[in-house]
Amino acid sequence: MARRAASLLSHWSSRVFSVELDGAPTYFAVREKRRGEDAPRVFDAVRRGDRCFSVLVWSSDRVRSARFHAQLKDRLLGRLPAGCRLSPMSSFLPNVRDSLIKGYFLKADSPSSSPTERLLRDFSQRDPLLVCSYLNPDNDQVWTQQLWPDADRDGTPRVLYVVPSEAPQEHPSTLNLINSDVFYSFEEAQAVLKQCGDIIPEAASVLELLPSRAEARSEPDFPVIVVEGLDATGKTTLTQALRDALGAALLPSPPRCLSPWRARFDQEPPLIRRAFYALGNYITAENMRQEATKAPVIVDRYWHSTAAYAIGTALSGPPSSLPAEGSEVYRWPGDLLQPSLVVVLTLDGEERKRRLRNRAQGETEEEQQLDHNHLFRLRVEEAYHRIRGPACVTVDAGPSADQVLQQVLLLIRDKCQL
Ligand SMILES: Nc1ncnc2c1ncn2[C@@H]1O[C@H](COP(=O)(O)OP(=O)(O)OP(=O)(O)O)[C@@H](O)[C@H]1O
Ligand SMILES: Nc1ccn([C@H]2C[C@H](O)[C@@H](COP(=O)(O)O)O2)c(=O)n1
Repeated sequence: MARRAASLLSHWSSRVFSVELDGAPTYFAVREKRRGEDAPRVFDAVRRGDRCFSVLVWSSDRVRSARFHAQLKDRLLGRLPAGCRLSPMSSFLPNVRDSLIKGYFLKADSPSSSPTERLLRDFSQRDPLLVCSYLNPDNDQVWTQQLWPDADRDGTPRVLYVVPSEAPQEHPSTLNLINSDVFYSFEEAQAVLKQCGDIIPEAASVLELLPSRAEARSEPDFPVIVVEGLDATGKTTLTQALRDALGAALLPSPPRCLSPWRARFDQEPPLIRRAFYALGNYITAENMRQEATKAPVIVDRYWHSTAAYAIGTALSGPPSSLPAEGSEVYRWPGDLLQPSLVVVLTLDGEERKRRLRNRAQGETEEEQQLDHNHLFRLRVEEAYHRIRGPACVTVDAGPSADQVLQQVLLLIRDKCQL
């Protein structure tokens, strides 16, 4: 832990910081002030006289970091004085994988900054947090950053100038996607659940259900067809109709054996929740293999869902903020059975909402987010289309249920010779 902290601090002035002030990211870096130089203005959205702080979560224990970050906002809001405003913040080394650390930027009105400072000093001594204070000593929007309790050898606090930085080409969260949000092997996902064992007792029950190891192995005897799409696009309707039309086996995903634990893992931060869903796919793969010895297999969601929802949630902004097409983020895990065909149902947003209203079932938190956050829906859909190995075939789910079924049956006959 001490070694990682030292390396974090030694690269401090190579880091870029991002703060979402008034909904838009402001990027800045820190460095020594050069003689005679006028430092530029950085935080236009911060009022004169505001005192600011940043709290960034860091720990060499990634499960602890993830859980602590998930609780941090409520912990801060519960104890900070009224009038203190919180904005999401992160810091990263450009182009360095796994270098992203996350936290919050706090604006405190000057008169109330002392209680905030006391509280943050207390937090920084007990918790895995790096706290910085920001001052505009000349009161002209020229900002300095002081990292607590970082100081020179003689004990003088190290004060750095805050300078604007260019926006990175890819969303900074992309740096930490691999094996934190999206898992590309059974071992990587399993390792997260093993690490959770002492804090989430249910993890042991999930680990017991897993196959002893995973490998993609040979093609199944009968075709395996996966149906994907956002909620209410008609997956359940289509998969049931395909089962009846083809005399196929129908597998849900995550698999039924994980149902008792799903709600528990849905409460966890992305690292743990996504590892749970990734492992579900390996159980589904075993079930596919067994069923496909007897008949065709239809699967309601699989790897495309796991990866696309994870990517769409981890990033923000329009689909253009996603990693570029062809990025390694969209690759298929080498040890996961590939289906013969993946169909993605797409539906006009208004029609999807109408179907959701008609169905009027309880929505999961992620489904509510899809409804309220148009950009999130676009990111998930775009990620579906970028995933490779097998790529998905898009089918318009707008026509009647029977027309959609007929179209997919044609596809299956064409691609799977069934
Ligand atoms: N082609 C269609 N035309 C009109 N309505 C449809 C069509 N397909 C499904 N529906 C209706 O839309 C609603 C959502 O369909 P369904 O439950 O099959 O979607 P889903 O993708 O499985 O949703 P979820 O992922 O949330 O479980 C249901 O009320 C269903 O009867
Ligand atoms: N193989 C799977 C199946 C589901 N998920 C996740 C993605 C969404 O968060 C949610 C949608 O499931 P539904 O509401 O349709 O049951 O489950 C996944 O990651 N991987």
